[in-house]
Amino acid sequence: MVDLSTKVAGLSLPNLLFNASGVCCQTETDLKLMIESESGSLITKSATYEYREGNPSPRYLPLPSGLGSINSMGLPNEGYEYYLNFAKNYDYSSKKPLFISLSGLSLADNVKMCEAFVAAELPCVLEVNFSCPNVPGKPQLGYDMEAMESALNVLAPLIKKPFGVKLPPYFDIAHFDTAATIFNKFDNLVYVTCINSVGNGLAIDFETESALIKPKDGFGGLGGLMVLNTALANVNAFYRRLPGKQVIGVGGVTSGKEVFLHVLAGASAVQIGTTLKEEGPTVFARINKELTDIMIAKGYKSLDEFRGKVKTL
Ligand SMILES: O=C1NC(=O)NC(C(=O)O)N1
Repeated sequence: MVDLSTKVAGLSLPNLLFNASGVCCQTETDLKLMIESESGSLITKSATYEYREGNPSPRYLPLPSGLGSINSMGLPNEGYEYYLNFAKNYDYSSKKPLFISLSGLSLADNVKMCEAFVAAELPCVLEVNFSCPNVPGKPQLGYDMEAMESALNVLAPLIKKPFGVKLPPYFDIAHFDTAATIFNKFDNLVYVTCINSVGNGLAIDFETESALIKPKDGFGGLGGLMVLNTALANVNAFYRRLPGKQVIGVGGVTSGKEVFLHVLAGASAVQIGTTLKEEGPTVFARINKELTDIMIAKGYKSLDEFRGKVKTL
């Protein structure tokens, strides 16, 4: 029998799969679908302090190439109190831990939201999103190392409990080194989620000669199979550099094969974005089965047996 269970932030997940924040998680209806699915956990849409409509549509599209998606949602969400209420009413006796994503438009907003969640003393895990690329005029904190460290100097002590951060993709070894040095300063920063979308891509339609999405002249975050190898690199880079912490891998998962590769790279859990958006929550049952079959074929009984064991030449 194959065991797909795992642990993140000290919590047990019955299996390693869940949604990428932003997909199937903005409303209670969405989140109920996640609860009823074969996922091992669920995470809410990144919350801002106030309700946000987000950017004008079309703002998400699967790419004609079939290799991924582009999105410039602009943090549409119900406002943090909606997710705080959801977290207060969540059934923590269920097998699925609850993760809450926070993406304040300012440090002050992140402080206010974290204070409210800490005061509520709930078993959910907070994840601070440093990497939304789609709010016009808002650079990603994850690409400003000093600002990210300053924010963590405020938020980590405030949150007290184990928490995580959602990171943009990095493309330079020096950036992996600098970012990891920062994260290793915070004992209760117990995991990182890599990667958020590859920011500010541009999809152009050959026939119409037009950008595919409306916001930001068509610039949006890239996801799906095309970002798999960048995602694996970020997962492995931080797996190597953050001893004692976990990495949640996200990016490029279309089947059990990419989940297997994420775990080989070092992932403790794996999220699904574009493929969940396109296929729906039945994707978790399909991919758990595919991963099980791969592990049986390769003779692995648990994820621990091969996590982080990617070979080098
Ligand atoms: O962090 C985010 N990453 C994305 O790719 N898109 C969403 C968004 O635009 O709301 N946020």
